[in-house]
Amino acid sequence: MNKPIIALDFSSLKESKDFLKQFKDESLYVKIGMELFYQTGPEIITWINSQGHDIFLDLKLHDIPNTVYRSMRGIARLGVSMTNVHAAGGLTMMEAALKGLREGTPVGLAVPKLIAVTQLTSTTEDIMRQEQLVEASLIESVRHYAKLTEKAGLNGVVCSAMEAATIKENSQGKFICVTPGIRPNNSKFYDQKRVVTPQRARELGSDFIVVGRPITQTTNPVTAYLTIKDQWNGVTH
Ligand SMILES: O=c1ccn([C@@H]2O[C@H](COP(=O)(O)O)[C@@H](O)[C@H]2O)c(=O)[nH]1
Repeated sequence: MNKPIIALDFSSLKESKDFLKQFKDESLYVKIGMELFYQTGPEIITWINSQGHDIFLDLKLHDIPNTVYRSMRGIARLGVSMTNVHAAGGLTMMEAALKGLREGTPVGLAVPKLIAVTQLTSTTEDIMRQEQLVEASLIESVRHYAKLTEKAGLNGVVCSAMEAATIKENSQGKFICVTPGIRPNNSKFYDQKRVVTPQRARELGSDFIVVGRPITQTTNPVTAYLTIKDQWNGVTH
């Protein structure tokens, strides 16, 4: 069964450990983002690796190519399965990120998957027009960033599942779509705008779904996780 990636949006090692303890022996795929990483540093990664879970390190690097290259050389040593940059950083920056990741990965370890954020799932076309002064439609922008990401040789993109089908149609080989903004029916959107249910994300061709608050902010996170996992895999009871 495919595992939803759980966004561990906590602010300490203790909170993360307490949360993960509830899952007992379940092998998980978790996402460590800025909130947690900036407060715990690499210690959180060492601990989660020791528990046997997969890690998506979601730091969304966006800087000049040399800085991103050197940062990725460091990230490569941490032992994560996937990490990312912003496609808006440009082709040269993405190529530099990939080079850093490849050069920094210790011999014997697999190079982590590298993906690029297209347009955040909290962004709408109105926001793009008014705040970024982007005249292209949202879908054109996402498709363009996906093409640029593919040209740079990365493994795929972060997008809404709404855009997964068109990205798949316009890319070659195994180009993956990692999709946050997942909301089961009747769950709160919070700040997300381009949301899709787990079932629909599967139908639209998403390769990985990322789910945070619909799991972490419920009274029974394990039940919420297992329900979303079933929905994502098309399992009906
Ligand atoms: O476009 C993006 C890129 C990253 N995220 C991250 O995914 C999770 C989603 O959490 P929810 O609580 O399910 O909304 C969060 O860590 C974001 O930083 C995203 O939402 N959209």
